[in-house]
Order: sequence, then C-alpha cells, then structure tokens
Amino acid sequence: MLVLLRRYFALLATYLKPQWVGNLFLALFLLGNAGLQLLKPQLLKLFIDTALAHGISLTLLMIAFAFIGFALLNQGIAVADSYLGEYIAWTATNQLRSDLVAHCLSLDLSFHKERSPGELIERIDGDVDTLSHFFSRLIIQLGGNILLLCGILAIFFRIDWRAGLGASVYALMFLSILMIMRRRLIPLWVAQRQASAEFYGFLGERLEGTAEIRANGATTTTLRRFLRQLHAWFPITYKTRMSETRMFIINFAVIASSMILTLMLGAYLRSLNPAAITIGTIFAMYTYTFMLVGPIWTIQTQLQDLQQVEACIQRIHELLSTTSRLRDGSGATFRHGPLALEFEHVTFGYEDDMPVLRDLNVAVQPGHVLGILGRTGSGKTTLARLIFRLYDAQQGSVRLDGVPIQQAHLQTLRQHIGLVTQDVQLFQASVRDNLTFFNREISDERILAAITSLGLSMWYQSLPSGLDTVLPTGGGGLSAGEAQLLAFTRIFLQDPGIIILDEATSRLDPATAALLEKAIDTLLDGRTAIIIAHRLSTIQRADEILILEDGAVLEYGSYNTLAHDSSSRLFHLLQVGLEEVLA
Ligand SMILES: Nc1ncnc2c1ncn2[C@@H]1O[C@H](COP(=O)(O)OP(=O)(O)OP(=O)(O)O)[C@@H](O)[C@H]1O
Repeated sequence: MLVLLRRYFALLATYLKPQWVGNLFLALFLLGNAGLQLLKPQLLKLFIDTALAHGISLTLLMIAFAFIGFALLNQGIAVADSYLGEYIAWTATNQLRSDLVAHCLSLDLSFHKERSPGELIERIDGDVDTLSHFFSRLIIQLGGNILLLCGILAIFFRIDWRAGLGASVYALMFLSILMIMRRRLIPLWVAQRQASAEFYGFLGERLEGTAEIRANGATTTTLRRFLRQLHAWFPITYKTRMSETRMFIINFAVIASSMILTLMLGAYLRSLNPAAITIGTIFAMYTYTFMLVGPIWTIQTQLQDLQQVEACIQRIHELLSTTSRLRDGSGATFRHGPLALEFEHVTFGYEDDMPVLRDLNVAVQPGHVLGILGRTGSGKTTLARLIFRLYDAQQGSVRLDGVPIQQAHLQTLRQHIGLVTQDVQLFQASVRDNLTFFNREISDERILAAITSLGLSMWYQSLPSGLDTVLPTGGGGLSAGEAQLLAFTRIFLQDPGIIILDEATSRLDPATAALLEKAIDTLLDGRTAIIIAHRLSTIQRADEILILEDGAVLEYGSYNTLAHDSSSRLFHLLQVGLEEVLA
C-alpha cells in the first residue's frame, strides 16, 4: 500500500505540477466550500437563538438572507471546483496518455511483438481512464471531505469536549461499518457482473446462430439452457440486492440513532450549562451530525477505490519502466542525397541462439540498387528491419556512408530511410495528411507535384475534395496499386537518401504494374535502394543481386554478371521465372 501511495503521489506530482495555478485555485475552492458548509449550521444556530431571545426582528431577516446567500455561494463554488477539478484531471491524464504513447513508440519491436494492440490500448486508455476519475475525485472529494470532516469534529470539540469525543467515535465507527459492509458486497458485485456478462454472451451467440439453431432443431435445448442461465443469475442478483438493502437499513439505523444520541447528548449538556449550550447549539449539533454522513461515505468510497486502482497504477508503472533494447545514438549525422550502405559480418536472430541472418557481408554504392531475392523466411524483411533499426544486430555492423547506424539518433536515421512495404497503412484522414504524415510544412504544391510525378493524377482528379478528401479507414475503396502509389508518394515527399522497397506481389494487373514500374523509376532516381523483389521487371533495374537462403548469402554480385553466367542461381531464376521459384 505504501509503495502504491508513493507511486500514486509520484504520478500526481509529475502530472499536476504544470497546473499549479489551477491546483491553487482548486485548493482555495475546497477551503471556501468546506468553510461555507461549516458556517451554515452556525447561522441556523444564530437564527434560532435570536428568534427565541428577541422574537421576529430585522436581525432574523438578515440572518435568513445571509443563509440563502451562503447556500448560493456554496453551490457556485461547488460547480467551479468540479469544473476545474475535471479540467485538471483531464489535462493531466491526457498528458499521461501522450507520454505512454510516446514511450510505447520508442520501444523496440520485440516489446510490440509480445503485446497485442488491444492490450496496449487497454493500458494506455483503459487504465488511464480509470485514473482520470481518480485524479479529479481524489483532489476534489478526498481532500475536501477530510477537511470537512476535521472541521465538523473541531466544531464539536469547540462546543464541548464530550460532544467532540462522541462525534469522533461515531465517525470512526460509521467509517468502519461502511468499509466492512462494502468489502462484503464487492465479491457479490463481481459475481453479478460475471453472471450478467455470461448471460449476454450466451444470448448474443444464440441470436447470431438463430438460423443454425432452427435448422438443426436445437430450439428446445437452447431455451432450456437460456432458462438455466436465468436460474443461475437470479440467486446472485437476489443475494446482492438483499445485501445492498441490508447495508442501506444498517446505514439508516446508524444515522438515525446517531441523531437521537446527538439530541440526547445536547439535552444533557444543556442541563449542565444552559448558557453555553443553547437550543440553537443543539440544533447545530444535530445538523453537524447529519453533515458527517457525506464526508464519511465519500472517504470510505475513495479508500476502496484506491485499492481498485492499485492494479492500474502498477501496470502504468511497469509500462513506463520498460526500456527499449535500442539505445539512441550520440548524434552522428548523414549527408543529404544517396548514401552508401554496408553490412559487415552481420549476424542477427530474434531469439539469441537462433540466428535468422548469418555473417552477412554486403556493400551498396550510393545511388545503386540492390535486389534481394530469397524464398519465404530466408531473412529478406529482417535485413530491411536492421537498416531501419527496428532491431540491432547481435554481431557485426551496419553502416551508412561509413557511419555505424547506432551512432545516429533513431529519428535522424529514419529520416534518411524510406520504407515501403506491401502492407500500406492508410489512415482515416485527408489525402494531404496521409501523404505528408501530418507534416504541415509540406506545401500543397509539392504534394501535387509528387502526385503528378508518381502517376496518380487520374486518381487525384476523381477525388471529390482534392487533397481534403478524407480516405476511409484502412484505405478502403483504393485498389492495391493505388495504395502502393500513395505509399510511394509519401516516401517521395519525405525525400530520403535510401529506399527500402518490399515490392508488391504479382497480384496487380499489367496496366497497374506498368504504372508502378514508372513510379518506382521516379522514386529511385538519385537514391540508394534495396528492393525485396518478387517480379522480373523490378529485378532488372538492380545493379547488384543478393540471394539469401536460410539467412546466409547464397549468391551476391553484379546483376549483369550473374544474369549472363549460366552457372549462377540468378540465371536459373530468370529462366524459370521468379514468381514460380520464390512464391
Ligand atoms: N518478429 C519476429 N519474431 C520472431 N521471428 C521472426 C520475426 N519476424 C520474422 N521471424 C522469423 O525470421 C525468419 C526470417 O523472416 P523474414 O520475414 O525476414 O523472411 P522473409 O525472407 O522476408 O520472408 P517473406 O518473403 O515471407 O516475407 C523466419 O523464420 C521468420 O519466422
């Protein structure tokens, strides 16, 4: 619990500090709110005592107006502090969400491989959302209610130490009773939620399979199971409702007896000292006892909630403490334009003792195109991932223009490399945003020029709102060829020195394939390129060819030499046809 509290307050400190002015106002609102609530019974006391002493008078009217004024002010402050509390909580949790997203993005692929997207969404949004309520409630309710509770007890002590003692014992007792009862209710709530989830799961599944159920004559069996589900659900709900009612009755009994006891205590104290304990004082004591219920109830709920968010805080802490296996470089830079690429004795495996690439030695001159061929699983994509530093090689070195890629900042490195895979990711956003990756610095003129250069003009002209046209999720409605061309345009605008192209397969029709070939020519012009090739036409533009087999170099050399050497593997591939051999 202590560790949790420390983590919780560390989170609070990190994310609430930037909003200290707001927090200051919130604290003032809390003080003001608690103060006004404490003052109201005092006004009532004054009102009763004045009425009893002097009958109806102008003072009474003024006290009544003051009471109404205080009540209105109280409500106004309550609204303001709820607004500010929510604002602070949402600003803080949104910052926490952004930090978690940035952190996850900075982690290497091995982290993402072990976690499903759904799990990460739950971590980043679900857990933080739970905390968001807590951020605001903890401050507004816990802080304010502890203050109010202490204030009420202090007033009781001020009236008479016996009254203070009685109120403190009552507060402690009531809090304990509530906590015990709630603890007993939690498993029932969980069981009820589980039963309800099972019931709706069953219902959904059966409704979906209505046709099959009828066709197979399973209606009676299904109805019987439906009734069995209801029978299982009923006793749990019954037990829960009964326990809730019991809790309500016990609460009511405790509150009612405390009121009676307060009146009795008041009468007793008045018999001892009628001058100090007036009728107004007894009424104020009665009101304060009633007022104790609110803060006690809220404090116990908050304390229980604190236990429930324990798991969330623990998970957020774990996520934030996960570090990337990739260390960011010290800041080496690369020149603009085509870069030389070298692999020197590179060995890499996703698992330490299972190499996927073995002792790879490859060198690509600036502006040259390296075509990589190999059967599925031979390590082609893995090689591309190493250049992009999605993983680091276990042995050997990858260099750009002679500089080991680990020496550059990841961001710098990736700015110099464009990666186009077969799996083009398009977002539900405007064409402009999809092409510029939300980079506002790229002008529309540049985008339109790129679209024309890469042969997308016809497609562009068919768009209803030009660059502002919003693409549907996942690029639905686009052909595979158009999606590839969009990906090319995106990279063209990024203008990197090296391009890695995991080429689209032969699913494309000849016209689109020809369009893509032209686009690839434009894209590769003046850049170094690595093409994981699947088509003959692409391989022909390669200056060098690398054929991988089981992670090792099977053949490596100039395209022209190998293509004309009848003993080479490439020669054989060209004779038989790439698609057949490499499929
Ligand atoms: N993220 C990963 N984690 C663990 N193993 C992986 C991972 N990605 C690929 N592998 C394994 O590494 C080996 C090489 O895979 P890679 O994707 O590099 O082959 P490829 O030649 O690109 O295949 P394809 O042509 O089918 O894309 C395969 O045995 C594959 O199962």
